[in-house]
Amino acid sequence: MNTKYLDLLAQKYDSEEKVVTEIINLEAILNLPKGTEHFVSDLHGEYQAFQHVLRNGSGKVKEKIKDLFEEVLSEQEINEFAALVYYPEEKIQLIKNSFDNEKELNGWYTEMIERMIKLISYASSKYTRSKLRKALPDQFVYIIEELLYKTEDFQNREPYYSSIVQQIISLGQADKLIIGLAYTTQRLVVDHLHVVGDIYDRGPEPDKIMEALINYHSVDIQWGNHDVLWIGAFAGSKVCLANIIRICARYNNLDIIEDVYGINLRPLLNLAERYYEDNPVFRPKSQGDENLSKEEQLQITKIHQAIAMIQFKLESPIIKRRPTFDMSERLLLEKVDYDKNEITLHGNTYPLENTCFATVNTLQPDQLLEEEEQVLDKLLFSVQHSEKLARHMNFLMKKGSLYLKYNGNLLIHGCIPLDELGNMEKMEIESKTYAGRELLDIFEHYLRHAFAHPEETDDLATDMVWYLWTGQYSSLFGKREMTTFERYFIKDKATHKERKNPYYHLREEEETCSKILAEFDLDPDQGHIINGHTPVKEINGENPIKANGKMIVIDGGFSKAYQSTTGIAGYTLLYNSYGMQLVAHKHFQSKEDVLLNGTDVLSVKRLVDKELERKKVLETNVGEELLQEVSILNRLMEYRYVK
Ligand SMILES: O=P(O)(O)OC[C@H]1O[C@](O)(COP(=O)(O)O)[C@@H](O)[C@@H]1O
Ligand SMILES: [Mn+2]
Repeated sequence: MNTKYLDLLAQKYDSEEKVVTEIINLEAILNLPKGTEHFVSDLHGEYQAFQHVLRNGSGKVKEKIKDLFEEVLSEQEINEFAALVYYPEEKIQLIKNSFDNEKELNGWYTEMIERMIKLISYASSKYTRSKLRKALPDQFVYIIEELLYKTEDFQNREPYYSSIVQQIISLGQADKLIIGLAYTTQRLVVDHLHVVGDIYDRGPEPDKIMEALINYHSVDIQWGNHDVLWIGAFAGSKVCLANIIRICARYNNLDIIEDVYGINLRPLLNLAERYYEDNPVFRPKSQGDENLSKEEQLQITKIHQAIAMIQFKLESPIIKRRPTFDMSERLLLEKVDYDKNEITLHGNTYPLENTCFATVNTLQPDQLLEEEEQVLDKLLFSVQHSEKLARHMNFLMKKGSLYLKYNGNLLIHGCIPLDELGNMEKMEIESKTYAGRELLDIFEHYLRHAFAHPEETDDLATDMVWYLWTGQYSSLFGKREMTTFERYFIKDKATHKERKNPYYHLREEEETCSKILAEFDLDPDQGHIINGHTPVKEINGENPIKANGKMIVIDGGFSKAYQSTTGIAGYTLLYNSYGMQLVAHKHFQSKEDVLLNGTDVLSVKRLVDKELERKKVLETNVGEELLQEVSILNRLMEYRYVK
C-alpha cells in the first residue's frame, strides 16, 4: 500500500494506543451476532401501514417485550406498553388525559421509565456500548447510561437510580425521556432496512414514506417499476410523467402531484375541460375513505382521460425510434379503425368502448395538439423544479439500485428475464447483446445517465427508463406487455391479460434460483433471492417461500387496492443472527386502533431458514468491510509504530 495513505491515516490515529484501541474495537464488533435486517416491499404509498411495521419491527418489539415481561404483565398491559413504544407521543397524551392526579401520573412515569430501560438494555445486548450510545437521544445520553449500567446486584445503587428518575419527573423531562427511549428501542430492534421496491403509486402518501426513509438510520432501496417511473419523470421522460399523473388520477391521488409536490395542474385541467366529458372507465377508483363531490369526480375523470391520451400518443414515437425495444405491437393508436371504432390486435378485431379520441388526428394519431405539448412542457418544468420531489428523487438515486447483493442474498424487485428453458433472455442495445446481470447493469447505467441529464428528453437513456417501466425484458416489469389501453377501451377481458415472463413459474424450481444466484456470483447453497412486485395470493394457497426456500416473495400487498386478491396485508422478512423469518401481516386498521385498543395485528411467523450457529458480524457484508479496516490498521501499526 502506498505509504502516503498510511501517513494520512496516521493523522487520525496519531498514537499507538489509538490504533490498538480501534483494532480491538473492530475485532469485538466482528464477533458480535449479526444485526437484524428488515425487508419490506411494495409499500405503494401506504404510509400508515408502513410506519406501523417500521415502528413495531415486524413484531420484534413485542417479542422482546414479551421475553422480558410475560411473567409479570397481563396481555393488556403488554399491548399498552407496546403501543407506548410504537407511538410514544400519542400514547403519553392519552394516558395523561386518563389520570386525574399527579401522583398517579408520576407513578406511571416511574414504572414506564424503568420498563423502557430494561427493554433497551435487553435489545442492545448484541451491540457495543459505542453503538448503543449513538442510538440514544442526544440530550439524555449521560442520564440513560447511568440508568442502564446500574446493575441489579448493587442494591445500594437503588436509591441513586430512583433519585435520578424522580429528578427527571420533577424537572418535567419525563415525556421527552420516554419518547427518546421509545425511538431508541425501535432503532435497536432493527439494524438495517431493505425496501425491495415500489414506494410510489396507488396509495395516498408516498412522500411521507420517503421522509421516513430519509430519516431512517440505515436503509437501502431496490427500485420498483413504479419508482423508476417517478425517477423517469424527474429525469425528463414525458411519457413517464404522463404515466405518474394518469395513475394518480386513477387512484384519486392528484393531491400528491399538486399539494405535496407543488406541481400546477391548472393547464392540464383547462385542456381536459375543453375536450372531455364524463366517462365511466376513467372515474377515479374509490379507496373507500374519500368524499368526492360530483364536480370533483367529474374533473378528475376528465384529467384522467386527457393525460391517458397524451400518454398513448407519446408512446408511439419512442417505439418507432427504438426498434430494439421490440414494441411495435404497442403502436395502438395506429391500429385503431376510427370509422368503425374497433381495433385489431394479434389478428383479432375488437370493438372499442368508452373511447375519448377527441384530440386524435386520425391521419397521424400520435400527433400531439399544440396545446397538449404546451401543457406537457409546463408540467415537466414544474416537475423538474419541485424542490421536494428533487429531494426525494435524489434520495432514491443515492440509496437505490436495480438489484443488491447483501449478505449472500440477491434482492430484486421484479425478475431476471428468462426464456421458457430458463436461459437468461438477451436484449440488444446499441448493437451489443446483454443478458442476466450484464443486462441489469446496463439498464442501471442508462437510468443513472438519464438522471444526470434531465435536460435530455428523447435520448436513449431517457427512453430506457420508460422501457424499464413497461418493456418485456425489463427486470422490473417482467411481463410481455402492459395492457393499459385494452383495459380502458376493450371489454373482452382476454385482452387485458398481461403474460408474465417465464421467470415467474421457473422461480418455483431450485435449479433456476441457483443458476441466478451463480450468475450474480453468490453462493447458491447459502443465498436466497428476495423478490417483491407480484402479490402473493395467499387466498389461493400460494406460498411466498418457493424453490425449497431459495426464493422468497414478500409482496403480500400493503396496497389496499390489492388486499382483496392477496387475502393479507403484506409480508415482511426478518434476518437476524438466528436465521430468516417471514412475517405475514393482517390488515392494518389504524394507528388510533393500536393506541386505544392495543390491537397490534400480530403476525404469523414462518421460519425460512435456521442458522445452526448464530451468525456473526464477521460473516456479513459489514464484517467484510471491518476486516479490511482491521488489516489496514495492522499495516499502519507495522509501518508507524512497531519498531
Ligand atoms: O391495478 P392498476 O392500477 O390497473 O395497474 C395495473 C398495472 O400495474 C402493473 O401491475 C404494474 O404495477 P405493479 O408493479 O404494482 O404490479 C401493470 O402490470 C399493470 O398494467
Ligand atoms: Mn412492482
